[in-house]
Amino acid sequence: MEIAQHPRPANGLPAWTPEAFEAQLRDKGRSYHIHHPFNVRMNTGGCTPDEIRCWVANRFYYQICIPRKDAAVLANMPDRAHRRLWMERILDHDGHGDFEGDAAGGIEAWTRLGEAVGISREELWSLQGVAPAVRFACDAYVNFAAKAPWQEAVCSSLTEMFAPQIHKDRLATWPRHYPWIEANGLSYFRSRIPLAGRDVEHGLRVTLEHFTTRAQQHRALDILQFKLDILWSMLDAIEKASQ
Ligand SMILES: O=C(O)c1cc(C(=O)O)c2c(n1)C(=O)C(=O)c1cc(C(=O)O)[nH]c1-2
Repeated sequence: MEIAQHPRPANGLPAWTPEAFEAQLRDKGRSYHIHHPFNVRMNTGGCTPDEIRCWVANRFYYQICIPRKDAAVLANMPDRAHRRLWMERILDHDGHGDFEGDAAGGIEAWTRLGEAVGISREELWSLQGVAPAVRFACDAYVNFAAKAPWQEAVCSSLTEMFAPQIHKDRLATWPRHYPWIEANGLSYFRSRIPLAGRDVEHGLRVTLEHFTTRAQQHRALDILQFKLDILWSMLDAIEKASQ
C-alpha cells in the first residue's frame, strides 16, 4: 500500500527527540474525525434516530475489521513479548469469556449498542446497512496492516491517542441528547477508555523506537495521516448514506 508522502521541508535535518516526535504525532489530532461535521452534529444532538442507526450499523464494520487487522499485525510480529501485548487487542474485541459482561468483548458490546438504538443482532451482523465506501476504507486498513512492516502497522493504530476523548464526549452528551437510547448500550464507549490508554502506551513505545531518523519520523506522520483519512472517509460516507 502506497502512503501519500507530504512535502518534507525538514529533509536532511537531525531527527526530532522522542519528545518532539511524540508532540508531532499528537499534533495530528487536529485532523481526527472528532472534528468531522457529522461527529460534531452527532455529539451536539443534531442526529435523527435513523442517522444514529446508520452510524452504528456502518461503524460495526470497523469493529469487526479491528481484530482481523490485529491478527494480521500479530502474524508479522517476530517478537514474543510484543505478540503477548498485541494478542490482548484481539481478545478485547472478540472476547475471551462467556458472552456476558466485559469479557464478552467489544464486538458483543457493539451489538448491544445496536440493540439499544433499535438494530437487531441479525440486521447488524448481516452488514446490509454498510456503505461501500465504509467497506473500502476499513478494508484498506486491514490490507495495510497485513502488508506493511509490523512497526508501521503499529504506528497506524495511534489514532487511538485521540479516541478516549471521543468516547468521553459520547458518554457525556448522548444521554442528554438521545434519551431514547438505553444507557446500558453505551458501555462499549466506557470500556474503551482504559484499553485505548494501554494500547497507546505500547504503540507509542514501538513507534518512538522504530522511526529514528527525521525521514522515518515523517514517514510515521504520513502513516498516521493515512489512518486519520480512513476514519474521516468513513464519516464522509456515513454522512452521505444517512441522507
Ligand atoms: O469510536 C471511535 O471514534 C474510535 C476510533 C478508533 C481509532 O481512532 O482508530 C478506534 C476506536 N474507536 C475503537 O473503539 C477501537 O477499539 C480502536 C482500535 C483501533 C486501532 O486502530 O487498532 N482504533 C480504534
